[in-house]
Amino acid sequence: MPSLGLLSRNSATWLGPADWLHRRAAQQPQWPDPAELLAVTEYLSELPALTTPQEITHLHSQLVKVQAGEAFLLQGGDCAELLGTDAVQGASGKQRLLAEMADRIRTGLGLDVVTVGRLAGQFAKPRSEPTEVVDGVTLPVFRGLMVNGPEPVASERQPDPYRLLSCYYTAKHVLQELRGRLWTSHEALILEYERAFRRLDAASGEHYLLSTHLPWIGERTRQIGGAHVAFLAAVANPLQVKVGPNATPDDIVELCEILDPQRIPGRLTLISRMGAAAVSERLPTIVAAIHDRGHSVIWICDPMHGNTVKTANGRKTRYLSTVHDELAAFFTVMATQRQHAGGVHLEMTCGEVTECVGGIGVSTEADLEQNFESLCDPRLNEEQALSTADLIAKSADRPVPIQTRGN
Ligand SMILES: O=C[C@H](O)[C@H](O)COP(=O)(O)O
Ligand SMILES: C=C(OP(=O)(O)O)C(=O)O
Ligand SMILES: [Mn+2]
Repeated sequence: MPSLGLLSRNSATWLGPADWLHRRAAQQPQWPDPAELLAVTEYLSELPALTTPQEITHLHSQLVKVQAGEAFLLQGGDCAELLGTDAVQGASGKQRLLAEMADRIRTGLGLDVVTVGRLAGQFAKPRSEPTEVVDGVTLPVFRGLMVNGPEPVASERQPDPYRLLSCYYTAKHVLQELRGRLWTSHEALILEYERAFRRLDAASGEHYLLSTHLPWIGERTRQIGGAHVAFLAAVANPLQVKVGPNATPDDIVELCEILDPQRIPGRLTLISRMGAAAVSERLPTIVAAIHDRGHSVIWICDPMHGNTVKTANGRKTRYLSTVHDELAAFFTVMATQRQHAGGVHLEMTCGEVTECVGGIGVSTEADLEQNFESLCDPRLNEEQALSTADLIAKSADRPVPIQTRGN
């Protein structure tokens, strides 16, 4: 494993801290009053950060082990987090469930497990459409509690910058509630929030994003010339990018070159979220192209976002069997490409929600009506999440010889 000294980026990135300001940022809310937004973000930028460069460097060292095939990354939590006491009280249950899953995976694979929550910041949602029609009225869509409210009423759907403060205080309390060290991650979507937590670390001379440990760029915001890519290229945190079925090998190679020009071990995780039907066809050429261009990344699988379907009632759901099919196909692709299947990224929660079909008590779409609580996408419940951990424990690869350039 390289020493931590080798992880320094020496600020030699292609993109500087201000470059993102000149680029188009997809999926941003139409804030009604720019002066109000500025007042809130200036206030946030004076508040204590949520994570530290030391913690982030420690996580980075764990991700180096994942990339080397010595560990497995387990990442999971809500699609869209709640605010206030609901979020704080729910956090330890999710931590307990992730720990139980990690135990099963560790035992099954004989590998260390690095556990990361979608927690303490997963408050904003990119959406497929900007508006929706409810009872004949066209409304802005719900974009997560960082932006607006889920109730289908015009006043609730108006973006409100004061929500950024509620998110910060919720994240702070969630972090206090979590016992042990559970790393945090979220989609770095709302750039006005994130910029308030991009702080210069005097010790290293690097900028870190201190709203989380492990930020990711979503499928809808990974445009090569876009603001999200430029913003994250200029921070020293390890980064993740979602890779959907329409991504081309050239797109993803270019993203690797922008986000990890120095090819730093552990810096970049690519999250394949192709869908069970597409993964075997679409993923191999991307994996091969990245390898051929001399990039080495962590590959993990999000078997949720490519497998969302709508029920006759208009609910979004996912079938556990399809989720498991995508995972199995991902492991096969990785083995065929002689790459480490580095981890999974799941939408899940503890308790008895009925949001995905499959397993005990949710055998049909009609069963979804019993306890569908998600603010956005359907999550695995506790039993479904544990059965997914069992599948991983049985069917992911044992450490394979990692293909290095020139093999
Ligand atoms: O969580 C992911 C996205 O925000 C979500 O899947 C988008 O859902 P939509 O297609 O209903 O907008
Ligand atoms: C928005 C998400 O995913 P994707 O960007 O892959 O659609 C998500 O993880 O909630
Ligand atoms: Mn989601």
